[in-house]
Amino acid sequence: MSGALAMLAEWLDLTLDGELPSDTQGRLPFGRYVLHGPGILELAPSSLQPQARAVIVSVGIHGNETAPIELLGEMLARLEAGLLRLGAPTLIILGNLPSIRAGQRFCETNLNRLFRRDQDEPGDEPQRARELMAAVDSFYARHSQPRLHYDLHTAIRDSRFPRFAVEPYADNGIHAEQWRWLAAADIQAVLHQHQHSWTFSHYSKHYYQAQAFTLELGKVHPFGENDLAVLRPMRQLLEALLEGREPPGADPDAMKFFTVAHELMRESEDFRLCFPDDTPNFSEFDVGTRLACDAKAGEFIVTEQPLAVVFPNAHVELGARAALLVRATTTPQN
Ligand SMILES: O=C(O)CCC(=O)N[C@@H](CCC(=O)O)C(=O)O
Ligand SMILES: [Zn+2]
Repeated sequence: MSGALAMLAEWLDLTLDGELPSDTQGRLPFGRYVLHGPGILELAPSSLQPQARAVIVSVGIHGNETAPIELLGEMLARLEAGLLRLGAPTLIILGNLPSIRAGQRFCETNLNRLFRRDQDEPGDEPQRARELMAAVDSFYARHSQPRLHYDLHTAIRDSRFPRFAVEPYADNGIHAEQWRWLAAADIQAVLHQHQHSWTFSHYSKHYYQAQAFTLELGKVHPFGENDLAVLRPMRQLLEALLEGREPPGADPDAMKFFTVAHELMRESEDFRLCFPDDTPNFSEFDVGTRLACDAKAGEFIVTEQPLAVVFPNAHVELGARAALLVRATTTPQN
C-alpha cells in the first residue's frame, strides 16, 4: 500500500516529466485511484456520500497557467495524507501536457476551442481534445450523481476582478447553489457567455447538462511564483466536493454579474486593438471609443452603452476571438 500511496504523490511530477507511473491503479486512505491515461486520474471513494456529485476538476488546459496545477498538487497531497476523506467520484485532468512542459499557452493551436463532438482536425491538440472528451464521456456514463465540472485557469492580464467565473452558454441553467458556492470561494465576478464557445467547460455543460464553469483564478505566473493563500477559499470549495459534502455558501450579491455583448474576432493579419496591451480585464470604454481595427472587418466602435473588455489578445490565431466585450447585468442570467 505504501508504494501505491507514494505513487499518487508523485503523479503530478511524473506526468509533467513525461513518464507513465508503473501502477495504473492503487489504494488511497479513503478509496482507490485509477489512471486512465496520461494526465487523466480517477479517484473512487470507498464510501460514497449522499450529497456527492460526479466531480471533474481540470487544470493546465493552457500550459502556462500554473496556479491551478499547484492548487491541485496541494489537494492531492492532503488526500493522500488522509487529511481529506474522499467521498465523491472525481476525475482529475491535466490538460495540455506538452505545453505545460514548455511553459506555453499552447503548442500549435488553442486546446480550449476544440471540445466539439464532430471535431476531426489533425494535430496533437485536436487529438488531446478527443482523448479528454472520451474521458469525460466515460466518467459521466459510469456515475449517476449530479454532474459538475470546474475547469481551472489563470488570465494573461491583470483584472478588476482577479478571480472570476465564465459561465458557458448552453440550454440548461445553473442551479442557485452554484452562485452561493462561488461567492464563498471568493469568486468576484461571473461572465455569462451569449453563444456556444466549444471550450472544455462548455463541453460538459452542453452535452451533459453539467454545472460547469471556466474559473479564472488570478494572473498567469511561472511555477513557484503563485500566491496560493488567496486561493484557500477556492480550495475549500473543491475539497468539499471531493469529500462529497455540501460546500460552504455566501451571498451571491458579493459577486458582479456580466453578459457578453459581442465577440471581437481577428479576421486578418493586419489586426490591432486600439488600447494598451496591459489593459486589465473588465476595463470599461465609453460610447464612441474605437476598440479594434481589422483590415478585413474594419473598425469596431462602442455604440449605445459603454462596454468592458475581457481577455483582450491581438495575437490570437486568424479567425479566433481577440476579446470579449461585456456589460454588467444585475442578476445571473439563468
Ligand atoms: O487571459 C486570457 O486572455 C485568456 C485566459 C483563458 O484562458 N481564458 C479561457 C476562457 C474560456 C471561456 O471563454 O470559457 C480561454 O480563453 O480559453
Ligand atoms: Zn486559460
